[in-house]
Amino acid sequence: MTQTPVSILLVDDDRDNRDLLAEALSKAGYRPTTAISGEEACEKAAAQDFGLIVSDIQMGAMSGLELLKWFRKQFPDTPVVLLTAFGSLDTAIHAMKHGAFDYLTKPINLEELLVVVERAAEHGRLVRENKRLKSAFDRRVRAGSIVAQSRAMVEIFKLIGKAAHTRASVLIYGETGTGKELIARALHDNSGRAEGPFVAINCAGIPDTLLESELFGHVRGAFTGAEQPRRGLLEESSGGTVFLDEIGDLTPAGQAKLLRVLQEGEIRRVGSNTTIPLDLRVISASRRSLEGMVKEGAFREDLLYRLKTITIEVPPLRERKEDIPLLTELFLTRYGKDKDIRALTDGALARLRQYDWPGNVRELEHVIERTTALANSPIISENDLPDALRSLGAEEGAGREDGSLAAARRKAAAISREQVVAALAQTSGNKNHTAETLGISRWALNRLLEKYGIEKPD
Ligand SMILES: Nc1ncnc2c1ncn2[C@@H]1O[C@H](COP(=O)(O)OP(=O)(O)OP(=O)(O)O)[C@@H](O)[C@H]1O
Repeated sequence: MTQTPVSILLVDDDRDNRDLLAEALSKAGYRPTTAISGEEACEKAAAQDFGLIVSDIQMGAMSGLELLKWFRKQFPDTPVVLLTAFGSLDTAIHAMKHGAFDYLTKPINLEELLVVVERAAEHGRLVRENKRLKSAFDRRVRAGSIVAQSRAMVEIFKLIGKAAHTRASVLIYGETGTGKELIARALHDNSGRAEGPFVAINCAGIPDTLLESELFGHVRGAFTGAEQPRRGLLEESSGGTVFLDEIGDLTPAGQAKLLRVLQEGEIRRVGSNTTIPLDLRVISASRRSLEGMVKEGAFREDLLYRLKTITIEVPPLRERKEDIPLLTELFLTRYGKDKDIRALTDGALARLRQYDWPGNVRELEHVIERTTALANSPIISENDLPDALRSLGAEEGAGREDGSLAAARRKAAAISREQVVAALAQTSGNKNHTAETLGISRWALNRLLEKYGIEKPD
């Protein structure tokens, strides 16, 4: 049994029956809410979450079966138990076929009802628990993949470690593709809310007309086209973290609405009078300086102060080129695995370091993905790189500059026997060409030949 009592939505148009069942459920430790029709049930379910639904089949305009179908579509994880006065086999088959958890015939035997309700509540809990575990697992798989070794990034990692456990709002500045969302996720994954949801909202992508319903949700019929009720993104992220990307692109109306939510800690779905308390951790990101926008009158100062208890500035990749080898290694493992591509020549790495990376880490990732997809040999050389990088015209020996002894040794160590044999075959045993193909010095090639016991060609 969970700590908080399971809330049950009880739907029946017969008042006596409703009261009787509500009392029995209450006594058994559940928290029943009643509705007198299918329509009312939909409205209540749209405003609040229920652990399970117990509904009569024979009701006014909307029958229990229709209600069942609606729930399967809107809230597939919520079990529905149906009650029917007519124990007809047809109805029973129909109910089960459409995903009812169980059905009971009237007059209801209260003991039997409680047994079914307990099983249904447990089933609902398990379904939700499974989903939660699965998303926690997906998160862990993703979480390990943020890498960097530059001083600036290591400082950011330390800050993440310190700030993650607090509820302080964090504002992340950085150009596109620098890893702002990854940092937001790292903050979430290392916080006490890691088991809760992480919801990313791109503020630039929401037109003003849709903003309210996207963020706050709506009840059925709140506006033309709102045929079904919907939870808003802020409600979805309650108990977890909301990541507001491109916050600087929020319109003045959007800024005012968001500020109110942050001040009051609650929302109301569009068209509803019920307030829903939120438990949020807010992380936002922007390419532009919000302080600058405040000066220009384009961003609310009061909102900015709510958002930036802690500020993180992620430098562009061109200002932390020390991160390129490590990032490249990560992306090679990610995309080169199937083709057994594990290394780049010094020359290729030099080109990666020379380039300015206007699209930052995202662009580097795409370059490695594309290059590994098209490469024909196990080692990526300059010629495999896209034109923009190949034509940079590295100075003679530029490869040496980053090919510090340790890096060169690491690279040579990553080359397998098969790769050496393949390169030798490809160059008909020419040692200079073999070393070039493998992206290592002749000296390093000799060490590899010794290591693998391959007979040295002349
Ligand atoms: N330090 C890093 N380690 C590993 N991968 C990274 C790192 N930084 C960025 N990436 C990868 O680069 C890509 C872009 O990162 P992300 O989406 O976090 O950037 P962003 O700054 O939020 O971009 P935008 O401003 O365009 O939304 C992602 O695929 C991400 O996994």
